[in-house]
Amino acid sequence: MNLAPYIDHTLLKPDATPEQIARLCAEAAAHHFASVCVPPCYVRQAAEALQESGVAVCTVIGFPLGYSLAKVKFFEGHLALNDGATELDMVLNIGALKAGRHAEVEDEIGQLAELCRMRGALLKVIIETALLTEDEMVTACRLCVEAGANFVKTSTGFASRGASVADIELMRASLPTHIRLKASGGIRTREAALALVAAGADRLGASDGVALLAQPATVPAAYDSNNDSHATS
Ligand SMILES: O=C[C@H](O)COP(=O)(O)O
Repeated sequence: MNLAPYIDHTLLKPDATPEQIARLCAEAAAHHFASVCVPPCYVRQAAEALQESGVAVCTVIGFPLGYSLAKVKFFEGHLALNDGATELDMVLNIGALKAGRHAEVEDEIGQLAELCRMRGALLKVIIETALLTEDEMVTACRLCVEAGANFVKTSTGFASRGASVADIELMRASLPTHIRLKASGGIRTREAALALVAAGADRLGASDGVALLAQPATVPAAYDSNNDSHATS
């Protein structure tokens, strides 16, 4: 399977530099990835670098903790779209979700969903599965549907863990088919990527995108007669 069309090639580290963003964009164009996912301050640079490339520009909103004010998230999204982003990955207000303030969560998502709809962009909602119970994950998915999100995304990559197959399976079972899924955070091997896609992921957020493409299929361990132990290739 060609994983390239699934990959949001990502660089969201706090010390990311313009030179690293330029390399990320060059890699994404060369490998025909779905998008680059960059910090808001680099959207304009990425949009200029990827003009006519077919690679989308994605950025993050209220990232990585999700507790910015809803108005701040909306304005952050407005500015990012003006700079050339066509996909927004917002972090929902995790504490409000856990507190049962569902109308508040749905409203902040809905505002950005409407903004994206008007601007022809896509909204992904990061629910941070590492911090949620299964019931909270199901509720978060329901709120994303009611608010009009296009994708539900597992993780920021900044919590205790990233995406799991179990997360994707539960989210897929909790969502109508028109809502797509993005698995992200800690995807380090081709096998892990393939398992997440098989479970229902439509996109993979990964900072190791090139490595995922390059990895050979798993080669069975070969017996090494020299030291009478199984060598791994
Ligand atoms: O999608 C966004 C994630 O931050 C990527 O996580 P990663 O750096 O563990 O691949």
